[in-house]
Amino acid sequence: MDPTISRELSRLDPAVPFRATADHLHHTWARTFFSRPELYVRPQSIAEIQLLVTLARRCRRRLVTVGSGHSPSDLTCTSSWLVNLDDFNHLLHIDPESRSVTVEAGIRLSELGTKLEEQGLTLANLGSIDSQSIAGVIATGTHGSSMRHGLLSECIEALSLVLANGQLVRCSASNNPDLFRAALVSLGALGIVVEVTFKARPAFNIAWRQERYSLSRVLSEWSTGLWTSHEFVRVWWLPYEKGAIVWRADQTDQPLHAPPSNFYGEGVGYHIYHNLLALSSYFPRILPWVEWFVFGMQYGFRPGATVTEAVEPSRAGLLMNCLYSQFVNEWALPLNKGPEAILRLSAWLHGDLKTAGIPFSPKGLWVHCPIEVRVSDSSKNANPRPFLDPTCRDGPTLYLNATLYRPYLRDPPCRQRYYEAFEWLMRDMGARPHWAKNFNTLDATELHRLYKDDMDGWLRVRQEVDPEGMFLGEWHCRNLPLVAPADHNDWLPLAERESQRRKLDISGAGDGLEWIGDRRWQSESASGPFFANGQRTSELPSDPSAPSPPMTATSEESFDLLAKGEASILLQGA
Ligand SMILES: Cc1cc2nc3c(=O)[nH]c(=O)nc-3n(C[C@H](O)[C@H](O)[C@H](O)COP(=O)(O)OP(=O)(O)OC[C@H]3O[C@@H](n4cnc5c(N)ncnc54)[C@H](O)[C@@H]3O)c2cc1C
Ligand SMILES: O=C1O[C@H](CO)C(O)=C1O
Repeated sequence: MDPTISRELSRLDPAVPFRATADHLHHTWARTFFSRPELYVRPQSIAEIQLLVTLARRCRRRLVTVGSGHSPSDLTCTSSWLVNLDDFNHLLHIDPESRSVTVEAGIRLSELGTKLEEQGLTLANLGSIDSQSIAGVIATGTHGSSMRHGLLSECIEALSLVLANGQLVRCSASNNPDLFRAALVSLGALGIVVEVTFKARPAFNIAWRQERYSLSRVLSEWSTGLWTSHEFVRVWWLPYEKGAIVWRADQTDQPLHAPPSNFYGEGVGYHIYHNLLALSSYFPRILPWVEWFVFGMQYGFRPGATVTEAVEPSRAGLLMNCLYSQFVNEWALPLNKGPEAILRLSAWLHGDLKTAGIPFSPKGLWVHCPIEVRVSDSSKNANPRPFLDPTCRDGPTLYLNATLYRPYLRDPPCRQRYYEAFEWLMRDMGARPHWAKNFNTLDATELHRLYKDDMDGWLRVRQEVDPEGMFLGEWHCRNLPLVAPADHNDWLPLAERESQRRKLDISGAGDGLEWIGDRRWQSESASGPFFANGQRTSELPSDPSAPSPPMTATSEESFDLLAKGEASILLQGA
């Protein structure tokens, strides 16, 4: 146990618990990345979160907040302190008239759904799953598929954050609007979001219908009702079959009825597809046949042959089974460019380089199915847009998501070349990547070019609220143009850089990588006092508005647990 932590904690309020464990192994849902934080902290109150931030600042540690870890990139990896708000997840207030709801930010969408349902309310829109935390969904610009909705965060009315100086701030369209726009897609880089206020919708059921289309029908109806005939529409493109599964849903008053049970799809089909995907890692050329067989068995072998329908509560019916571990590479582009994007990618996958216009060879490359095709439209939303909203400002947005499964957690052989070509096409079409996903070929300069003034606006707010980079890591340094201001010679002293990434040799890790940070505080503490911007930390002007917990002594006993590296909860003074 680093004595600095014991010392600094002993100066903070012993009545406020610091719930930290020392041997947590973090991994993303897809087990694409693992990391071993020095401390894993699960606060239960705002006072605990403020104490944690103050302690981290004094100990010169980076803080990463993780929700449910569903972002598949290294965004949530750290060797420093990982904060999780799963125990800070209560519903705080509902105004029945305005349907304005305030929750603690760690609540998962599934728990929130249950609690809202008891009050006759629900979320207006959902993505494919509801396992994420509400703060995580907001932070990366999570979306569903509907022309009548934008990002899931468009229902957000206000957010409260604990900033790097320990201060609790609230922001909304009218109060601190720039902070609000920055916090709506924060990438975890502004502070810890602690409370979320949003507008709920009266609970509703949806009647959904799913059927197989030919790709040519999808494209011919693209601008004549494919996306507008129903409130919710999503398309799974089967690239080798030149077909698609079209799923559409509308609010309904019809009585509930479950989808027909499907022995193949719910049980057997799941395992068959998994094993065929695993086999395809050795024999990739079977993938067109796998697509034909698996999707034929599930959705019928011919367009229109099988139609599946159901009526379900929206909070269940909008979700889908995402199957297995996966890489996801999703980009947002103007909806009217969709047919061109799909035809070019389709041509490339079928070896027609002239039509594709993509300067990479698809020879010997076979990919997984489906490619998700979804939409959103933020252009009519009255709320301020997040600075880092990837959707189109002036019209509807198409999302194309190139999913690659990782059967039994093993990386598929085609990933690098497929994603290189896919990302090249997306960039050629002026698309912007979904922040949470596995994009790889863009750098900070290009992302800046894609966001221009909005990126500058976000960077300015970020720099104001976290000048030392307490909430920044390698992912941010790689993807955001975090340029040191001219008057700073030692900028971002707390930002954590990656020092190594390596294969993890433990069972259950598959091809997942262990991400290791620079642990720069070790060399800093070894060499004595901490420096930031050329000043001793102890000489830094303290923030007068920060409600620093009072300095008091604490029980040294608690630290012994950490020193031994035990997975114990520290209840300081509790
Ligand atoms: C199976 C699956 C299905 C998915 N479906 C969709 C979909 O349909 N549509 C879509 O757009 N995306 C989808 N995603 C992506 C997912 O919605 C995002 O990755 C989302 O950010 C995950 O939320 P989380 O709670 O797991 O956050 P994490 O992945 O844990 O964190 C994401 C970001 O949020 C930050 N963060 C989390 N909590 C806080 C907080 N309290 N304060 C400040 N920052 C915080 C983290 O620091 C990090 O930067 C899917 C992902 C998976 C794995
Ligand atoms: O990231 C995502 O994963 C699923 C696809 O399996 C989905 O819809 C995302 O978005």
